[in-house]
Amino acid sequence: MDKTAQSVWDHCLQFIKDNIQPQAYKTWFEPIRAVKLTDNSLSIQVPSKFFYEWLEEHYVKLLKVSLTKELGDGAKLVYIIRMENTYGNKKPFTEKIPSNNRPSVPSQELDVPLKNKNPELKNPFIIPGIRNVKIESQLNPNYSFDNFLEGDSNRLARSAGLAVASKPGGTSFNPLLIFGGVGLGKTHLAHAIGVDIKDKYPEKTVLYISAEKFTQQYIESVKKNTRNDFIHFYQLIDVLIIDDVQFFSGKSGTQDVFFHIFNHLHQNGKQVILTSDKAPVDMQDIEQRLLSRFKWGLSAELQSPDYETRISIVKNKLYRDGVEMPFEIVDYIAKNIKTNVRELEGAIISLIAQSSFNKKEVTLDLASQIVEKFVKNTKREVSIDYIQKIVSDYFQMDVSTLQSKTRKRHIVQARQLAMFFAKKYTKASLASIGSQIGKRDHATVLHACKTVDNLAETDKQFRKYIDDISKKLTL
Ligand SMILES: Nc1ncnc2c1ncn2[C@@H]1O[C@H](COP(=O)(O)OP(=O)(O)OP(=O)(O)O)[C@@H](O)[C@H]1O
Repeated sequence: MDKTAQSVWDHCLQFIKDNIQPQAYKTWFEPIRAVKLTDNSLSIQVPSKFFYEWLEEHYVKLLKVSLTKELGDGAKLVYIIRMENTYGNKKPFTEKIPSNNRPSVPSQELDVPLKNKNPELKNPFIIPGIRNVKIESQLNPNYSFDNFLEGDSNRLARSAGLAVASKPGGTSFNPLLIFGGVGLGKTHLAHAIGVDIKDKYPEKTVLYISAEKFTQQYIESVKKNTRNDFIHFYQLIDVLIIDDVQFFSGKSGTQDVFFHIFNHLHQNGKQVILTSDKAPVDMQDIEQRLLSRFKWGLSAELQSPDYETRISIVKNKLYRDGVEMPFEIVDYIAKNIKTNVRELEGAIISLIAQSSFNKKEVTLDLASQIVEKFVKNTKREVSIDYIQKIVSDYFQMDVSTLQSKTRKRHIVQARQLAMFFAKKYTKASLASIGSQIGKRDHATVLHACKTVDNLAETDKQFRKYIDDISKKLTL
């Protein structure tokens, strides 16, 4: 049989799959499409420039070996990159780059000392009446890379952060969007990048600001008629870090002003770092043009740390506080507090405080009393698998039926309910919910949630399904 691009790529994938971690395979290889095969050259389409850079950096050898196996010694790989969200270009277009031959991107340093051009420029951080042109970075030096412990849950975000810190504005991770659930280290990592940049490039102007404060400053500037000064001030920054951008949701004026600032910084090779408690696809009431810019660079997720990372975090905290604790206690805490690093640290602090103030010995019993307080106060995490099981049991069907492609009404409804509850009770993104419930896309999940909301209001029987299942899930 003649070889096709697809058949060659399928063979390569089989080989690659056997040689890397399943998660890495899913992330970096599943989204690739084989496009063309001419002689010994295979063209593959990758979703972004960042994707191409990552493959070249981490998997070029593996790709080479697998392709040589299929096409012989002279095998060549050509990347076709889908370029989306480019200024003035609504339709995605593609760019071809041969493997191992990255074009050098000339650095775009544009230093416009606006300060000198416009001596009247207002600094929104200045308390009225006090003149001060120095821009304080607002960085917390206690948040560094050294004390941000690495694990599978944060490796991508941490590595991207380090890359950005070594070359602010000079990588394709611009903007770098760090997202994840509560207390997983978004703020810590964002500060760490800023602190590292300040160490390496003291001349660069770095500014950390929460989206909330940015919004307040903006509102203030509108009141005082200094909107242009506000914009100019932010356009002076070399590295702008905005924490919790989901706060911009529904605030169209702030979104508009940020859009202009963002474009200016990005076009001038300045670095933008954003954090959010949601993935861009899950952000609501944020304008499309801004969302597409958020997705432009790299969106890196911080997930809940695995057991080993939790152990390292606890040990590190104890070490920094100069406290020793038997391993069985460390182990107990790490096994029982799983989804939030802030709570993990809180449990340790409570334990140390209880034992030193009340002169109690640190025992497993004391640890379990403290952990119970933390775990009880935390809403129990319900997994998507568990939700699918409960919903299928309720409608007396198998999970595989619920996930199947059938359009039978009662099965579709069960599937939509599972998606609705997954959105309600887990922190998973729409895309991740869709892929776990019958390999659907995020739009299907969004549609399911809306349908369930509508039916809940109009259909009594359906409302009862929701109430019954909710009770079972929160029992
Ligand atoms: N990988 C890690 N190593 C060490 N400490 C960590 C790590 N991740 C988080 N922490 C610590 O956990 C605490 C919470 O982190 P942080 O405030 O950055 O979370 P967040 O994701 O911004 O939370 P929120 O969603 O509430 O804003 C901080 O004290 C931080 O130092």
